[in-house]
This record gives sequence, structure tokens and C-alpha cells, in this order.
Amino acid sequence: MTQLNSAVALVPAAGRGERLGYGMPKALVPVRGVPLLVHAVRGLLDAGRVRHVVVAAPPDDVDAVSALVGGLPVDVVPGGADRTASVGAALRHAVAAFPDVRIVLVHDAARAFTPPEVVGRVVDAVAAGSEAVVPVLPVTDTVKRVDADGVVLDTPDRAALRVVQTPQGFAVDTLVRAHGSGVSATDDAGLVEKLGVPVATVAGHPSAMKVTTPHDLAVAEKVLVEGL
Ligand SMILES: Nc1ccn([C@@H]2O[C@H](COP(=O)(O)OP(=O)(O)OP(=O)(O)O)[C@@H](O)[C@H]2O)c(=O)n1
Ligand SMILES: C[C@](O)(CO)[C@H](O)COP(=O)(O)O
Repeated sequence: MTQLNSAVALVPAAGRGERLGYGMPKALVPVRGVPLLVHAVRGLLDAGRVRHVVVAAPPDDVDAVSALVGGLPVDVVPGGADRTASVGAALRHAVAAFPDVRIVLVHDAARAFTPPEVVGRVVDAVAAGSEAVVPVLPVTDTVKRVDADGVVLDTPDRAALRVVQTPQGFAVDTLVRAHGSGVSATDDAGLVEKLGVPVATVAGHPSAMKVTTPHDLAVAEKVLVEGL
């Protein structure tokens, strides 16, 4: 693996999983006996394009998470109050520990069944010169914009809309600049967009869905893990 196309992956895993309601941090919830975080980390490493992973864990669970990933090329740091803060903590660690890294991925622990080809497409696009890359899917439902009372305002043209997944890939300097800007966003590409940097897209995959609700967990148990 050359340095040019090998990435360090940051995995924000410090969320509480309130919408899942499993009674433990979502990253630790088992699917077929293996925590979501471990599925996600193995998936990144198995893609063959990631040399090291930095996990942002719930602050009270850093030791437990370190034990789960023992023996793998993984560092664990305490996460922050929101996703942006957790990614920021992992990014600071990665830059200090791997000063030669050029490509950084940010990948939700909750997208634990992302196929390796998606990881490859994102790394390839950054290696080819894009400063920021996101995997996307077309929108298949009609989407409405609503007001505060839930009354429909209008119907955006869905041909111009995309659903955005992870891993998102960045030139390391671009991601450092975006996280230094002091704003927050629901994804890292959102921070980069605010710098005026173009964000490229590559094809995502339905199996890269985010496990958010009990229904998603049932899908993961019954469908996604079969491919592993
Ligand atoms: N303070 C936080 C909040 C979220 N995340 C991570 O960001 C990813 C996407 O977040 P989401 O799926 O919304 O997870 P939760 O925040 O745990 O979900 P909820 O909002 O239902 O509590 C997850 O891997 C989650 O662990 C994080 O590292 N630090
Ligand atoms: C990063 C992300 O998974 C892209 O779809 C998403 O924005 C995370 O959002 P969440 O509200 O933290 O689940």
C-alpha cells in the first residue's frame, strides 16, 4: 500500500443512540454478537485502503472500546458533545500521530456494513485530486419542504437531490481547516462547503445505511450481515 493512496480513517462512535433506544451507546450494540463499531472498523480495514483507524468513543467507555479493538491498528480517543466535536478530537489525534498522512476518511460507526468498494471509490477520488468527496445515492421518494406547522411549502426537484453517506474523504489540510472554522454541521462535507471548497460525489450503496432506529437494526440483523 503506497502512502499516497492509504488513508487514516476517523470513526465518530461517541453518540448515545437515543433514537435506537437500546440502553447502551449505539456503537456497542451487537449485531450477530459483534458490536456495530467492530463491524465498521473491520470493514474499513478489510477494504485495503486504510492503514490506521482513530475511534472517538463515549468518554466513559474508552477502556471498553480499546479492549474491543485490541490487536487491530486502532487508536481510541474520548469523543465530544456532538458529532463535529468527536470528529475534531479524532482528527487532532490523527494529525499528531500520523504527520505524513494525506488522505483522511470520516466514517460513522453507525454505517457498519458499508461495502469495501465504497471505501475504495472515496479514497481513489481524493487520491486523484478532489479535496472533499462524499458517497451519495439518488433520492427515490418525493421530498416536500414544510413550514413550522408541517404544512407543505413546495416540492424540490428530486433529480437535483442526493442522500449522503460515509465514509467521506478529504485532503487532510482541507479537513483541518474546516474543523478549525468553529462551526458545526451534520456532516464533515458540510463544514468544507462553508469554506467554498467543491465537494465531489461518488456512488454510495444501500448497505451503507446508517443504523439509527430499531427498524434499521432489524434490517442489519436480517439482511446486511449476510454479506459479510
Ligand atoms: N457526540 C457524538 C454524537 C454522535 N457521534 C457519532 O456520529 C455518528 C452518527 O450519529 P448518529 O447516528 O446520529 O448517532 P447518535 O448520536 O448515537 O444517535 P442519536 O441521535 O439517536 O442519539 C455515530 O456513529 C455516532 O456515534 C459521535 O461520535 N459523537
Ligand atoms: C454524516 C451523516 O451520516 C451523513 O448522512 C449524517 O449527516 C449524520 O447525521 P446524524 O444526525 O449525526 O445521524
